[in-house]
Amino acid sequence: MKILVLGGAGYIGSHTVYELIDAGEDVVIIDNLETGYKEAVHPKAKFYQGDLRDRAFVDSVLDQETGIDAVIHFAANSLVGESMTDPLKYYDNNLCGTKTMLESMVAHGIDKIVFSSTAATYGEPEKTPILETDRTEPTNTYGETKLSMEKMFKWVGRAHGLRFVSLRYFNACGAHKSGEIGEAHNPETHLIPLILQVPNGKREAISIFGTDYPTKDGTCVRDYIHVTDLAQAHILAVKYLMERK
Ligand SMILES: O=c1ccn([C@@H]2O[C@H](COP(=O)(O)OP(=O)(O)O[C@H]3O[C@H](CO)[C@H](O)[C@H](O)[C@H]3O)[C@@H](O)[C@H]2O)c(=O)[nH]1
Repeated sequence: MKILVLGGAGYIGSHTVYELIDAGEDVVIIDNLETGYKEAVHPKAKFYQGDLRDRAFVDSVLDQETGIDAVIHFAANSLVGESMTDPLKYYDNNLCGTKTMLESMVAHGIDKIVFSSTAATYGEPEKTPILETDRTEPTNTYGETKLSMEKMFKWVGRAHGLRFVSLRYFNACGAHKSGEIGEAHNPETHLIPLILQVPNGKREAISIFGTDYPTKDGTCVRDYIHVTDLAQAHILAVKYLMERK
């Protein structure tokens, strides 16, 4: 397969590229390196640096890279807190980037996309575990933009035959077994990299937030999935789209 990975230099994207290449697939990456890292790009992937909101750039990549079977979309801003203080940044990057990308995909006859969505599309769960049929009522701009992106896929699917899978996962963690790539954000806000800064001597201590969770001291509860498991889930979703017409 030939797979275009949007955001393939980011945390989950770069791990997915590693899994795809290990499985012998051809990989093309688009990433603007706003939050991704050039060093996280697998040396065997074809890399194009640019922004999804730039239609001429996206068209030029798709003109050159013929034969793309499917797209995996990780290219988005993803900080919940920032999305509340700067909502329009999230509308602009997450929604406008996806809109331009979809225009170009439709024009180039690419009809499959696997989407890195989020559990934040559900908002406050009424019960756990959350079922995918549960009500979606995001409580932050980040989750709202991801839900809107899903809806774009749905309506573009009705009009132009696009087929998609959205994976609404919660927190990812871990690093590639080779140690070549891992998780890093700048500034770092994510819990696990922050914890690791303590034994690495980069930080004195960290605080675990939360006072009213059902834990001994009320600190927060999160579910985690290993990033390599998540990467493989994206590949299984691509295969599902390839095999089921
Ligand atoms: O110093 C810290 C930093 C974080 N936390 C807590 O640790 C948990 C995890 O926080 P992260 O910042 O690592 O991740 P988030 O849960 O905020 O965000 C993750 O889940 C979101 C969905 O809710 C989005 O998908 C987002 O992209 C993804 O990183 C939270 O309860 C947070 O409050 C601390 O206790 N101390």
